[in-house]
Amino acid sequence: MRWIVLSALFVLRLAARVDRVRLLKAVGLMAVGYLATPLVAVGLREFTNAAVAGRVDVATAVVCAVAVLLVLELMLGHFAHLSYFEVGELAETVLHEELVRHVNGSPRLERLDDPAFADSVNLVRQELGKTRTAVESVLQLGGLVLQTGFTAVLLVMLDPWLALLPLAALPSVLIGRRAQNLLELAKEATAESTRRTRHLLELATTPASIKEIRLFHAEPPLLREQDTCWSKTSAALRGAHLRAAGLRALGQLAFSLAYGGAITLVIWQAARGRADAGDVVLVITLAVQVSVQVAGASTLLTALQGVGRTLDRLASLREPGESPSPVEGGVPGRLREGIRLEHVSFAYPGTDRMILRDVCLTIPAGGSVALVGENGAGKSTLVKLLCGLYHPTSGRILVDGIDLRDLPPREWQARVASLFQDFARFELRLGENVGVGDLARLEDREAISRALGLAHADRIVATVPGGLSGLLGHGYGHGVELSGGQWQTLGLARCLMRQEALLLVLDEPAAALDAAAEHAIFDRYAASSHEAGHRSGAITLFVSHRFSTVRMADMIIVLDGGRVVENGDHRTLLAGSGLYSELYGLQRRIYR
Ligand SMILES: Nc1ncnc2c1ncn2[C@@H]1O[C@H](COP(=O)(O)OP(=O)(O)OP(=O)(O)O)[C@@H](O)[C@H]1O
Repeated sequence: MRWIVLSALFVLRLAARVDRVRLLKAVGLMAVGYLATPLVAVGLREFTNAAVAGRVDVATAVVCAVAVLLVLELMLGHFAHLSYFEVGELAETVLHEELVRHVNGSPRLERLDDPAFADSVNLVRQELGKTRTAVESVLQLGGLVLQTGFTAVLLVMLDPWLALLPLAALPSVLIGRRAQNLLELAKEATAESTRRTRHLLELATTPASIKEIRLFHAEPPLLREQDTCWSKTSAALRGAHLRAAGLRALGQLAFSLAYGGAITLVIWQAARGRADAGDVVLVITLAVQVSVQVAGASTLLTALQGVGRTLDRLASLREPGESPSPVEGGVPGRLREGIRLEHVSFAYPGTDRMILRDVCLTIPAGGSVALVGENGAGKSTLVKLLCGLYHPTSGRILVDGIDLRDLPPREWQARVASLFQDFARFELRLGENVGVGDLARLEDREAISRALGLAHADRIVATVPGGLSGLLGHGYGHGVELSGGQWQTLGLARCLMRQEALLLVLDEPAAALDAAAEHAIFDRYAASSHEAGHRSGAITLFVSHRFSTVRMADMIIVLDGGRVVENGDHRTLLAGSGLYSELYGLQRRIYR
């Protein structure tokens, strides 16, 4: 119960924060509306007594008053709805923002690799929509408490024993909570298979995967797998729903017995002349109202319990907070020495397979470095470590002699310009798509055009109606869909927005481009990175499988099974008989 009260207080505080005036208006309207309901019962008692006594004028006046009360009850409810609905929408938006902040709370990616974290994010995403009605539930619950209190006073005035009637509702409320707990536990237990079911559904319905599914005729096995997953999930949920329904029926039975007892008591008193016909009508009406109030309260408490859990899960996603950086001055304005890796080994969180093993390297300031190696050698992983997205499992990465762990992570990442293989496709306006690379210049059309020029993306701008203001993507609206290579070129322009970067990372940025486009991009990129290298000692790091590109680097690092097996410039490595010259020879023969 404490939990529900805390959730209700949280929701009220949130609602007051987003729109205090609308909230107060809704509270006032609902309070008057809810008090009107027991007054209707009092009116019916007066009407019955007046009718029995043959006082038509009084009976008529009372009936009119009852009619006004009923209209008031309905109308005030509608007007209150207008106020709390909007407050609920605003509150939900705030919670969505909170979810986004929590998921992106850490500058690193460790938590995103944790399946329990992924399950919690999924459950919160699924349930957050229901918090929109949380404001309504809290206000209605408050109204019901007010109404039940007033009803109890009226019942006590008739017979103190009748005060027990609202109390008889408690078992059903408590049992209802237990039933809800059962359902929540079942949802948690099935979170993983629910996530898998959704993933399979997404695979079978999103354009990115649908082509392969059609061509491989993969629909039947996907459907079978989805069916198996869903059967498992729904069997567990169905069992929990059945048990919850049984418990709730027990609670309702307890209240029904008390209800029958109250009516019997007042009829018995009327038979002994201690109550009149109006009192019997009053109790029957109030008892019906109490039953409606209890059912309503139980539903609202159940809803609030669910909201409470979602809010709790949301709070659990909050990042515990970064420890303050002990290094004063933070990230250097320009690199003087460069980046050194000392015995760096790394395994992804939750796994014990070492992806990088005892990597020792020195990358001098102002240099360009290419990472080479077969698929799965650990190139992207090394890049992610250098970007500060993960910390090494053992060993150190030093930036001008300072351990990357000791640098403020967001400050370091603000000085990294990166384009990954799995680059983002922001379905925004073209200018925004590039501008997000440097948020301070999101609206700076001149800077955006310059970055687009450097990335050779002017032709893309010309094909999008509206140019920089044109909408991209088919996901929503009527944006222009781009080819894979065009999206990637925009990603490159986004990366080139960062002029103050100390580390420029291109992780196979040209995978979706043709060889000529790749060469042109690297030529331009090399020129701009040379300039950055002179200006700020920036290091350019790129991952590529194309040796025509790789050979342009000052230093080439060859990774094999997570270890650095060779390292030097193109000429030196080619002269040796190691993996580099072997791979280079292989590619030359293929392209000859
Ligand atoms: N988030 C992750 N969790 C666990 N293992 C991962 C994760 N990301 C990558 N790996 C594993 O790390 C290994 C190295 O992957 P990485 O992406 O670094 O290789 P790569 O050299 O860049 O390969 P490619 O040339 O194919 O891009 C792979 O075996 C992969 O399974």
